[in-house]
This record gives sequence, C-alpha cells and structure tokens, in this order.
Amino acid sequence: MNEAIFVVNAGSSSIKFKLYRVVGRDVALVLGGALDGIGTRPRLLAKDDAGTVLVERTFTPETIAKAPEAQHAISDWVLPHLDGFDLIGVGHRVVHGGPHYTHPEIVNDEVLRTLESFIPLAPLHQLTNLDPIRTIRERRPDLPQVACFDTAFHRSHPEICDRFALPDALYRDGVRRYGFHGLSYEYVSGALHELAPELARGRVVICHLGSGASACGLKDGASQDATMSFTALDGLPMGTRCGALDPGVVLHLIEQKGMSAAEVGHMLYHDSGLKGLSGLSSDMRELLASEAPAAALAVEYFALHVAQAVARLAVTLGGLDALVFTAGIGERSPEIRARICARLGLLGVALDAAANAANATWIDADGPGPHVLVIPTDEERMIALATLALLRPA
Ligand SMILES: Nc1ncnc2c1ncn2[C@@H]1O[C@H](COP(=O)(O)OP(=O)(O)O)[C@@H](O)[C@H]1O
Ligand SMILES: CC(=O)OP(=O)(O)O
Ligand SMILES: [Mg+2]
Repeated sequence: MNEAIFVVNAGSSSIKFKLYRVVGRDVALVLGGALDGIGTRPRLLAKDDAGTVLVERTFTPETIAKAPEAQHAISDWVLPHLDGFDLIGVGHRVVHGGPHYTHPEIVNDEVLRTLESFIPLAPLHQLTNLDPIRTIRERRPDLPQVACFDTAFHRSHPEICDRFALPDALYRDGVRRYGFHGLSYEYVSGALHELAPELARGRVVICHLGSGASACGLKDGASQDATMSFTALDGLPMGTRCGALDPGVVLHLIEQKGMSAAEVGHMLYHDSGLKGLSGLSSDMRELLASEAPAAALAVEYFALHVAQAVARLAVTLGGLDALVFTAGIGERSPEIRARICARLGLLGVALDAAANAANATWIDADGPGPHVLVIPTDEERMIALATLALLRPA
C-alpha cells in the first residue's frame, strides 16, 4: 500500500489541505484543496496533482460558520480519498511556537499544552491550528501528528533583531520579536537556492504578501530579521490587520475612548489594514478594481509600507542582492509589485515591465541592481517534508 502524509494548514478564514504520497525521502502531491470563505462565502475546492477539479461545492454561511464545521466538511470529503493509502502521519501548520521550538515537533500532551498557552499571542490562528490536531487525536490516537511552526525559521535572528526596547525582564519572559510566515520563507528560500545558489547565499528580502503579509531579510538562507514580531499584527498593513502602530494609540483607545482590550483587539485584527483604510474590502483585487479614492489610498499605503520594509531589511542585511515576491498578492499582482519597486529605485531596483506583467520568475531589468523574482510559495510541501523527516529519520 502507498504510504502517505496528510497536511492541514488552518488559517483565519480558510483551511487548506494536501495529501502526499511518500516517495523515498521525498513526497509527491496526490491531491490538494481548501475550504475558504468560512462564515462568509464557504466553498470547498479540491484538485488532483494534474489540476483536475475533484470537487467544487459551496455552502451557506450558516452551514459553515466557523472552523469546526469546515473541518467536518473537509473530513467527510477527504476520508474516502484516503482509501488505498497507508497514512503514516498528519502535518500541521501551527502559527506560534513560542521561544523554544526551533524545529517541528511530534505532538504529545505536553506539546499540545504548551501550544495552547500561545493562543492569546495568535488569536486569529492558533486555536484554529490546534483544533484539527485535537479532533484527529480523539479519532485516531495511534496516528502521529507533527506541528510545524511559523516562528521556528526566525529563531536564527541575532539578539538585536529579537528584542524590543523594553525592560530586559520582559524579554526573558518571552516578549520577543518571534516573526511569522517562516514555513513560507523556508520554502521560498529553498526554491531560490535551486534556481540560483549563489544568489541564495547573498542578502535576500522575501515579501510574503497574502491576506497576512510580512517581509523577511535573509543572509545565506538564514532569517536575520522580519517585520512581524511578537504577534502577527506587527509590520506591514494586511487585509484586516493594522501592521505597525504607535502603542500610544492603543493606550488612547483604552484610556480616553473607553474601549475594552477585547474591542481594541478586534479592531486591530479584523477591521483595520486594507479593510479599515478603504472602508470597502480586505481583498486587494477588489481595491485594485475600485474607482473609490479610499481604495486607491489603501493600495498606495500598502505599496509604500512594503517598500519601506524592504529598505529597512536591506539595512539589517547591509545591502540587497535579491528581492523575492510570494503569496497571493506577491505572486499574482504585477500592479502591486510595480508600485513597490517604483519606490525602491534608491536601492537600484528596476523591473522588466513585460516580465513583471507575465508573472515571470525573473522580473528585474538588465543592469547592476538587485535581482527581483516571483516564487510561488508552498507551505504545505514544507510541512509534508518536515513530517516525513521527523517520522522517518534517516
Ligand atoms: N490577481 C491578484 N491580484 C491582486 N491580489 C490578489 C490576486 N490574487 C489574489 N490576490 C490577493 O491575495 C490575498 C490572499 O492571499 P493568500 O496568500 O491566498 O492569503 P492567505 O493564505 O493568507 O489567506 C487576497 O488579498 C487577494 O485579494
Ligand atoms: C501568520 C499569518 O499572518 O498567517 P496568514 O498570512 O496565513 O494569515
Ligand atoms: Mg497564508
């Protein structure tokens, strides 16, 4: 029987899943899909490895209001597809791994308890990440599960990039710049290494621009600094999250405006970013298509802040050899890449307009400036490989 690994990437508004066949020390995709639009426009879509649609089904928002209903709908559809496979384990994306997990971990009671303690640090993600682990443990206690952390890749930051300018006791208590999207950065950095090993050894900034957005500076493939920090709120403006914010604003809202901490939290996580600025949508496609001045402001604000982040990370790295775009916006929006790069002429960044418009891999113009690339991310493949490596050590 074919050995297989199932991967779950549970997010704030979607649950992505992939099934891989084990091929020696590698994995090969069998099928993959997502249930997205949870609570708004739920839709289950899955395809096989050749891209043939296996299922496309929509649900009412009442039927799939929250992640648990989405999990049920996915397992109802997936379970028959596991027939004929010998599942050796399930790999999960877990957004927050805290200060100590520098590598994926096989989940046991103690690991699960530790990860539960990070729920307040990642309110959009952690609970949704841990829910499927708990459900599968109840149904199949024999099946090994592996937690792969968004934070682990960033534990190589030098201390100066791991700290806030706060009293030292807080640092020792875990108030640190953890960084997120690490599985994506690890995958993209590996893909860059396959494309151009010399370049991957240099000073690289990767911009992960999805509904959550961050940027990371790497040297020789190791993360040095990132825009997201203690929580996935910091750094770039996002679909619904504010990005970097004067902490005085939070104090003002609580002390002067009488908002509760929960109300402020809800606003910063759910009603800010592109959605807050535009008053229209958190979806970059809708903003780019809109004539509204507030939509144009939100788009330009996003581009300015990404460009500022690239420049900041280039300072950490002492220069810039390559700039890489990934995730939904980064992979698919020539317009946003062009606006970001137009602001980075001071670093020598120059785009080839035709290559950029075609979403080509290499999109920089000929010349001495940094290379600019588009590399689609694949967090699930990273998780599958990590799961295999842990369950079948060499
Ligand atoms: N062609 C496109 N042009 C601009 N933005 C796009 C395009 N395709 C997808 N996006 C944007 O990508 C974002 C979602 O990215 P994705 O990486 O799938 O996010 P996540 O995995 O965090 O949910 C949304 O804001 C969506 O509008
Ligand atoms: C950490 C994070 O923001 O993840 P996502 O982009 O999937 O929301
Ligand atoms: Mg994502």
